[in-house]
Amino acid sequence: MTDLQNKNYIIALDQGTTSSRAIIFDRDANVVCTAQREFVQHYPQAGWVEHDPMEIFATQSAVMVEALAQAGLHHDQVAAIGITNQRETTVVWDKVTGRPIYNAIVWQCRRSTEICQQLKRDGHEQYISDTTGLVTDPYFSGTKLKWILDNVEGSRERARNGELLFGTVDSWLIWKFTGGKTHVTDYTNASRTMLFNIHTLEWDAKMLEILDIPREMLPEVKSSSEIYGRTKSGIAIGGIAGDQQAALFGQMCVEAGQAKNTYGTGCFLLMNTGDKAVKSKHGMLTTIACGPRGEVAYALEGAVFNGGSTVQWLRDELKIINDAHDTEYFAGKVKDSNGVYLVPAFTGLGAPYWDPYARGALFGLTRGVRVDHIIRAALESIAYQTRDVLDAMQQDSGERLKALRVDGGAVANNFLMQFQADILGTQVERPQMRETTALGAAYLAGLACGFWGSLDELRGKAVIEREFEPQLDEAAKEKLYAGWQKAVSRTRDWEPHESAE
Ligand SMILES: Nc1ncnc2c1ncn2[C@@H]1O[C@H](COP(=O)(O)OP(=O)(O)O)[C@@H](O)[C@H]1O
Ligand SMILES: O=P(O)(O)OC[C@H](O)CO
Repeated sequence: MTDLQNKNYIIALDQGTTSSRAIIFDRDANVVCTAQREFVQHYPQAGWVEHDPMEIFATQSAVMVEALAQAGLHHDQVAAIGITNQRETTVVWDKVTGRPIYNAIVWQCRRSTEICQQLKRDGHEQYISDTTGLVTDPYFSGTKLKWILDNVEGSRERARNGELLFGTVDSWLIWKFTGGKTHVTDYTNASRTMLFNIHTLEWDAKMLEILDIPREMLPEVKSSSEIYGRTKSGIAIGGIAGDQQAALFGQMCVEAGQAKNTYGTGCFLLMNTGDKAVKSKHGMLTTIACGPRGEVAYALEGAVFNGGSTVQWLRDELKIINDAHDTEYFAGKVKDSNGVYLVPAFTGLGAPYWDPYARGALFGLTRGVRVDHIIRAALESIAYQTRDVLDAMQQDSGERLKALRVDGGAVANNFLMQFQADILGTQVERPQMRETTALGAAYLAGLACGFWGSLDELRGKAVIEREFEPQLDEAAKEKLYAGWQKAVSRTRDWEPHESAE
């Protein structure tokens, strides 16, 4: 512990879908400094999404150096690093050269849809659900990894010979930061691979056999809060969690029944279910979360694939806004969406529909529709999708949430938050501390090295900045939502495919 005397900071590395961030926290869990870099999204075919793993690492190391420099700190003053990451995204690299053998296949990518259909035709759906807690959807790492091994010549053989390693982004970063010494992941990330038995907490031999994945290439699975290794500059790496589980922890939803929704690239609603792995009857996933000291707990999760990414699409592809923040202004210029619904099923639909064949659409276009209405419909779509998920989650848990705790980049948007409260008919609570994902990773790392003794020390930090009260009357709310459901039903099953039935 004496080693900690002059170490008054924790760095959280938040490797998200659109950017890499480094956030430095002090002993009171206040943000001292933040650095962030966006990186390139690759869309090589319709429905495919890739990242360059070297760019992920380069941006992540650059922001760490940048944040330390901005804060005027030396790495000796850092007690530990906590890593949190976009989940499911799959990297395979050469153990000797340290070079990836293929781009990272991103969680949103649909290229392994046919592999999933085959899994269903072969009757594995129930086993996958019982063992891994997941639905048979291309979202998860297992079928992405199979795709790489099937399509990069000689790779399966090389993996069998121990020449290649697989990892989600946490594993890749830790392997790089430790100079190739440490090949690990944590339970939360492992639970998103479709290769991990969430009950026995081991890689599942039958899933590895079904997907023909050599065990030799898999990382060792560890708890979310312990010292895994050190960076080349000597900083201890002490926390790992998938970003949604980190946000749940950062919001201190560590007891059964506590829930949060994160609005980033996608939207992810997680409810802690304590030591019970609850099986959903309404399209939720069963996944591993972090208990009060980072130990294994379970959660129900509703994953929406396109949330903030819908706003990015307005900015980068349609080019009708310059900045995500502008959407609040444009949406507020009109009194409603003029009957327009945008269903952003760009990469199929996640929870509760799980339809990889759905594709995006705009409905209700008339001559009076202007860009402002479309921008408003884009924001509304984020709130409608959250309602889809919250309704399903409440049916599973049998409980109605008194208030929804939110976080993530898009919660800065007051229009979105108010519309969310309106369409749910539930209060929305926005915390003062928006960096809850990074905070969760920092807590995990701080607990591992004794920087913080327990979460109790930090509970007082969770301050609500603003509450959004529902203002829409019941009939208006349900009329709007019925329009959304009709729009969604028309995007379903759009891409042609062979039925798995
Ligand atoms: N003011 C805003 N209004 C709506 N969306 C926003 C706003 N600010 C950011 N976003 C969206 O939020 C996302 C970024 O949030 P973040 O939590 O950093 O995501 P990620 O971790 O997935 O990279 C982007 O998709 C962006 O379009
Ligand atoms: O990068 P985010 O915040 O959109 O999160 C991505 C999720 O982890 C995907 O499951």
